[in-house]
Amino acid sequence: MFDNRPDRDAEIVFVGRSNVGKSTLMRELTGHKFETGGKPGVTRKPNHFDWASEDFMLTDLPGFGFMSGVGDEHREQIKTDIVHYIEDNAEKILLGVLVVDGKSVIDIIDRHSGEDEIPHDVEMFYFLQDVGIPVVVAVNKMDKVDDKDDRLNDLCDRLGLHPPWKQWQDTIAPITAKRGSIDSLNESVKEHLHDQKRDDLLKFFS
Ligand SMILES: Nc1nc2c(ncn2[C@@H]2O[C@H](COP(=O)(O)OP(=O)(O)OP(=O)(O)O)[C@@H](O)[C@H]2O)c(=O)[nH]1
Ligand SMILES: [Mg+2]
Repeated sequence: MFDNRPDRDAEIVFVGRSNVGKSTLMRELTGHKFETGGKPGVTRKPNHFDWASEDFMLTDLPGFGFMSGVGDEHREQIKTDIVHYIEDNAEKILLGVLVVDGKSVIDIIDRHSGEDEIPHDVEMFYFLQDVGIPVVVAVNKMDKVDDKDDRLNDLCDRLGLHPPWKQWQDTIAPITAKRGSIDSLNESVKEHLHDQKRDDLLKFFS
């Protein structure tokens, strides 16, 4: 269980496979240095970045999927803990940011698509919406992607969103967190906060 959650009424969570750049993105958004790394499985407990006076926080959740040095059973447990965390706090979570690696996400989804298998990323995309949380997909590491439009159209297709991706700019936000190129994500987040009448929080995403 994750048991270090500060008691805040409004929250944005960052979820995604290990090593996609969630903690790097949190660093860019907050200016705070979270531990990041070359090996999957760096973050094992949620990192909460908290604005107590605003009753608001950002939460960087541990990654799911392959983690270096973590056995199957423990890996399943971490995913279960993530799902429970989201379910338990769904009322307070204004937005879920699903972070994916733009370079590898299509291959990984396709490799895990089968009759009785739903890829983690696709599952998480639907799960968040099922519990009433709007989702923005932050497609990270775009610095490594050459065929940007094709790649993003394919991703829309895999998520059940009709291409072209440009129709989905509130949902699909291509970024390069490592270089601080995150404007498209800031815009999508602000759009969602505005829709939820939380204009008081826009200032954190300029
Ligand atoms: N090329 C490139 N690399 C990136 C980018 N963002 C992050 N990385 C690198 O990806 C690796 C993983 O980044 P993290 O931020 O630790 O990833 P994470 O999703 O928090 O990983 P876990 O905590 O293991 O779940 C690091 O080596 C980062 O420097 C990016 O935009 N482009
Ligand atoms: Mg991390």
